[in-house]
Amino acid sequence: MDIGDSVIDVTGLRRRYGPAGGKGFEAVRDVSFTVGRGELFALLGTNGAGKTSTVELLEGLARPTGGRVRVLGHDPYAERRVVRPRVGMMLQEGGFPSDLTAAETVRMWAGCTTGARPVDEALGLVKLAKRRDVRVKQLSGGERRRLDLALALIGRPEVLFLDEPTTGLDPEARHDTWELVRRLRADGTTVLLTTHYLEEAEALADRLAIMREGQVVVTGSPGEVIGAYPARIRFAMPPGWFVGDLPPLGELGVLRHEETDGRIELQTHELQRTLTGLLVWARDKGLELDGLDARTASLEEAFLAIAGAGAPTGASETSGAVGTNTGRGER
Ligand SMILES: Nc1ncnc2c1ncn2[C@@H]1O[C@H](COP(=O)(O)OP(=O)(O)OP(=O)(O)O)[C@@H](O)[C@H]1O
Repeated sequence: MDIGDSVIDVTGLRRRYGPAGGKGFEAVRDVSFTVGRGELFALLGTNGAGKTSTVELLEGLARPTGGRVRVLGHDPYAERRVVRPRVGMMLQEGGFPSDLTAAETVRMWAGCTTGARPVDEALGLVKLAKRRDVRVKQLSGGERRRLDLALALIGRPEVLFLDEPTTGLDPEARHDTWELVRRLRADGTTVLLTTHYLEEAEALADRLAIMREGQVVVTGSPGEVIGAYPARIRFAMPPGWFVGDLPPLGELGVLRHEETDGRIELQTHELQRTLTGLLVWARDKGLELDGLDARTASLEEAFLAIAGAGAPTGASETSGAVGTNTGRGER
């Protein structure tokens, strides 16, 4: 990506809570990344990793204690009046007046927004048209979340910040939200998403960053991040046969193997080669491999390993593209 195309550009970002002068708690520590125009970037991390603290700096809601943020080429805190009209925000907590109806809430918000969408269009986008005359306090938690999203979209933003947008949504509403986010992205909206749902990041994100203890520890596309972790093949060894009877595991591309109660797990970065070798061997011996299961690593496995411990050894060599704490050079 040409740096000139970046819509969000974060370099060496820091945020400290508490008293000035080095005391207090540093929640964001030297975070750097860029998000290109029309890209969907997901920020992942365990509770307290620093995602919201970072996103609030990008939204211009607080001033960084160090580093630099640019959104659409401007400082979102110092130049809030320039940036704010071009940005949509869905915060973790909406906080609407509870006695207004959904339509009144959107109308009130539209009144503060230049070039606002019509109220019914905004409600239709999030499938709340039929609930337009229901008071906020009578909406379900998931419906309130969708109302939040309608408000974030009211000004047709160029950049959309979504902080855990599908928390509390049922599976159907979650998939509707994914479709909406995909449509917005296809229309050129740049989206920065935080989520605890790893399948959401896997389904939507062009690139993602995983934060741990205030730092970005890995960035890359979902495929690149997952690709740094081995695929697994599991099966039951037929009675009377042993691991030593398999073809040499190194020749099959197996990195590691484990045996528990007769069940074998092979780990490999070359799933097709390993699986082919195994199946050809079984066919030649006339064996059936009970419970055969082969799968690539999931984002969840990668996340648990990274968020809990650290990036995989040699992650960047393995995929050639996963950056470990790479900062702005990652693309
Ligand atoms: N106003 C505050 N004052 C002091 N510490 C804070 C404040 N807000 C957040 N923190 C601390 O900063 C750290 C990062 O919090 P943050 O909310 O950014 O994490 P997060 O990754 O968004 O977590 P979650 O997934 O739970 O929303 C946490 O340790 C939190 O306790």
